[in-house]
Amino acid sequence: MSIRVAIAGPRGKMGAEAVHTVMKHDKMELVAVLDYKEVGATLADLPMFPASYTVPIFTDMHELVEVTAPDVLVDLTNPHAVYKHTKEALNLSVRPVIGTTGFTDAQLEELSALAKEKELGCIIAPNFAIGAILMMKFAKEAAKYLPDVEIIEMHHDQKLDAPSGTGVKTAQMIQEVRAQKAQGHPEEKETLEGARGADFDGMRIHSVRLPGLVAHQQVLFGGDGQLLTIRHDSLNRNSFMSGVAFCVEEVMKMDQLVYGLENII
Ligand SMILES: NC(=O)c1ccc[n+]([C@@H]2O[C@H](COP(=O)([O-])OP(=O)(O)OC[C@H]3O[C@@H](n4cnc5c(N)ncnc54)[C@H](O)[C@@H]3O)[C@@H](O)[C@H]2O)c1
Ligand SMILES: O=C(O)C1=N[C@H](C(=O)O)CCC1
Repeated sequence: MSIRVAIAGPRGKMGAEAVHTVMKHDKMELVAVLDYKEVGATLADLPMFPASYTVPIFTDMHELVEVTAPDVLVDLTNPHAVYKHTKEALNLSVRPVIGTTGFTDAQLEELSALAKEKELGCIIAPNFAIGAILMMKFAKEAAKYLPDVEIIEMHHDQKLDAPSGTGVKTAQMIQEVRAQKAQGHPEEKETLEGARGADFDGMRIHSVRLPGLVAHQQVLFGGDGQLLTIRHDSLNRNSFMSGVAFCVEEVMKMDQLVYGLENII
């Protein structure tokens, strides 16, 4: 039996890629997409998709679920819409697979409690690329031995949230193994605000935004007379798609929320 999938944000850079991924997948059926405005009756009405993509477009999640009964909602929208979508999906007994970044800690906690109460799988994945997951895992391991660390995340200039979800997740994973520590000189002063980047538990996260970039991150470790750099580059959005497909299959087997693919690979 196919997994019935709906995608929120189908006209976006990630959403459009995910539409093709699900349409091509032999164990999945794309039953609906969710947009925030009327853009056509089906994806076939949009010049960016082939005429064979007769997947209905909805602007209301309740109607989408009532008419098309998806098993899974993949959300690739923006930080303003994603929390509401995730909550609505869980309340309608649809399992969310969330690639959108920008959740607050309080939102993650609330959604985790809701998924538990509903006994529904929910995956919130700040990064779907296997290389990025490995970069985070390796960084966590390295931080046990080299606790002085700075994160430089680099993304395209259309990104809305900073720091990136991956940058924050990396810092959270390192925090699990590193004693709190303020880095740099105890008396250092910024003569230009922001020069030292964002402060996460004493670790600094620097966000670079440039046209031409896709999604890249370096985790830099410094020790006595030595430096270690762990770097990952996503060069296109196809790099995320095997992770999206993996999550759609995995979330069907789960009964709670998981934040980060490193917990299920
Ligand atoms: N987890 C990952 O591996 C990963 C990878 C890339 C991007 N992302 C994240 O995915 C999100 C989307 O990235 P993108 O580059 O595709 O952005 P994008 O701006 O290209 O696309 C976002 C799309 O969402 C749509 N949208 C906005 N509000 C909506 C709503 N209320 N309902 C339905 N659709 C709505 C917009 O119309 C747009 O088409 C971002 O949060 C980004 O950080 C995650
Ligand atoms: O393009 C984006 O936006 C990306 N966002 C994610 C993040 O915030 O970590 C993952 C990579 C791409």
